[in-house]
Amino acid sequence: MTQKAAIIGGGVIGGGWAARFLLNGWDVAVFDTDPEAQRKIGEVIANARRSLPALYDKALPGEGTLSFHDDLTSAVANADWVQESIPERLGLKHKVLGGLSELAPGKAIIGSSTSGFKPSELNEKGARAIVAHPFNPVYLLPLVELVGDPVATQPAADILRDIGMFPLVLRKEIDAHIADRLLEAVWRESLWLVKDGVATTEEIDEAIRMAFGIRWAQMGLFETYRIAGGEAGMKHFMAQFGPALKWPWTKLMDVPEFTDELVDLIAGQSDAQSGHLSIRELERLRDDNLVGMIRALKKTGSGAGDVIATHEAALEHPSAPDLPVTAKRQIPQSWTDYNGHMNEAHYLEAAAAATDRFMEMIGADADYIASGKSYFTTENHIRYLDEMLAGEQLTITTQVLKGEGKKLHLFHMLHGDKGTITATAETFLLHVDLNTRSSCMPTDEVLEKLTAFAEKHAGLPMPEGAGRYVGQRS
Ligand SMILES: NC(=O)C1=CN([C@@H]2O[C@H](COP(=O)(O)OP(=O)(O)OC[C@H]3O[C@@H](n4cnc5c(N)ncnc54)[C@H](O)[C@@H]3O)[C@@H](O)[C@H]2O)C=CC1
Ligand SMILES: C[N+](C)(C)CC(=O)CC(=O)[O-]
Repeated sequence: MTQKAAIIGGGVIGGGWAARFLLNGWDVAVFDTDPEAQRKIGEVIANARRSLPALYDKALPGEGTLSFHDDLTSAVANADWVQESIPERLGLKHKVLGGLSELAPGKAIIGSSTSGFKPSELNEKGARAIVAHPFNPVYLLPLVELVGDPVATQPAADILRDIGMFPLVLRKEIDAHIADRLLEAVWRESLWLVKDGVATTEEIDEAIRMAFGIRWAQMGLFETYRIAGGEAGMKHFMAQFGPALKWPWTKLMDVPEFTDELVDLIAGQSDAQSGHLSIRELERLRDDNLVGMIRALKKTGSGAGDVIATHEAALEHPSAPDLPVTAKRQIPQSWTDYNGHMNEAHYLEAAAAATDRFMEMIGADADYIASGKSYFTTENHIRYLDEMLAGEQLTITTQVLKGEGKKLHLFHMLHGDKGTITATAETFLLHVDLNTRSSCMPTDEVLEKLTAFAEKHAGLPMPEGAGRYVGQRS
């Protein structure tokens, strides 16, 4: 049965949560006091649709249903997860979380997006909430800090993994949890640097994005500093840089007062730096960059990329009656080119992924490859029959034209949203021994599965376009 999330407060963070649940197949009910909430959430979801599926090489579950409600009661009815994302004011959180604790079904997790309040503070008027602190954009970044009663945080962690997130359950409650303590330190120090005229907002951003910002995404702080200690590792690093902690390298104990002058200085510099782009344009730029970085991390199984790889492995592969479905995914924005449609190179990328999937289906999977055997492609022929656009669903079915001994001859058919064939990719592969790098017979198990496909497909008509060569007259 479809699960339901109730989103209470649909601003920057609530909108992100709504998109995260919705695009993972959950029904989402929103309650927000702002009459503009529906429009704002619609825009956040539109950004999520063009970026989240681009992290995956498989289709996410079909989208759930989005509804908007005028009262809390109908919003939380039958909910499995209720997420509060209203402004960071303790009195308001008490009022709303108290109401939610009375109205929500007993089975529902009640999470608060609070950036800094502890569960003991949130619940001091009788609510039963846990902290489920996400990061912006919630639909792309996996981390959620979970704080509170383990009876609720453990099942919450399982649900978050199911929607592709990374729950970090805190050992103990503390103001601002873990990540915001770190972020606040950098934020406070940066405010001083601007106030003291040492740097502009742009120079501080350059200092972050040209160096340690990229480093942190893949190895965090401690692993990075371990390497910085050279062969002697962390101990040498601490010996070398430990004394600097006592030098005046930080002004962290002190916060600059937010005078009008300081606010105008920072806001003015920020406008000069980025005011030529709207917030939605900046969000799309940020999302495209995050997708590229997370996809790169996925290749090496690092950080957030590993979370996506694990989630993707658990997503179901669809099936079709006659031919195996070897790929089903959404066309990401990053696959389109200056002509406004999917670029030719990505047809081969999609077909190559379909070949990989077919290899898995006959048992030539990661373990098989690790044992020293695989297939090498020796020839490809792609026909581009129709345009494919960003956001369209791409489904690939694969027919075995020959599966005999060392030879594997596949015909991939790429289908678009309309169900028609938008491209075909004919590919020929040879089975190889990865140690000798020369062709060899597959194992009996692989051969048996391949033969079963080949015999079944032998009864099908030859697909239109099979065996064509470049320049051939139709
Ligand atoms: N903006 C950020 O970067 C992050 C914020 N958070 C936390 O998420 C929570 C929400 O923050 P934002 O989304 O940034 O704020 P926001 O101001 O963008 O959104 C708050 C939303 O709550 C609605 N609202 C206000 N009172 C309400 C009520 N009584 N019932 C229902 N809706 C109500 C507002 O209309 C608004 O749409 C805060 O606790 C914040 O600390 C957590 C992670 C990051
Ligand atoms: C600024 N902030 C404290 C609201 C930030 C967060 O809570 C997390 C984030 O997304 O940076």
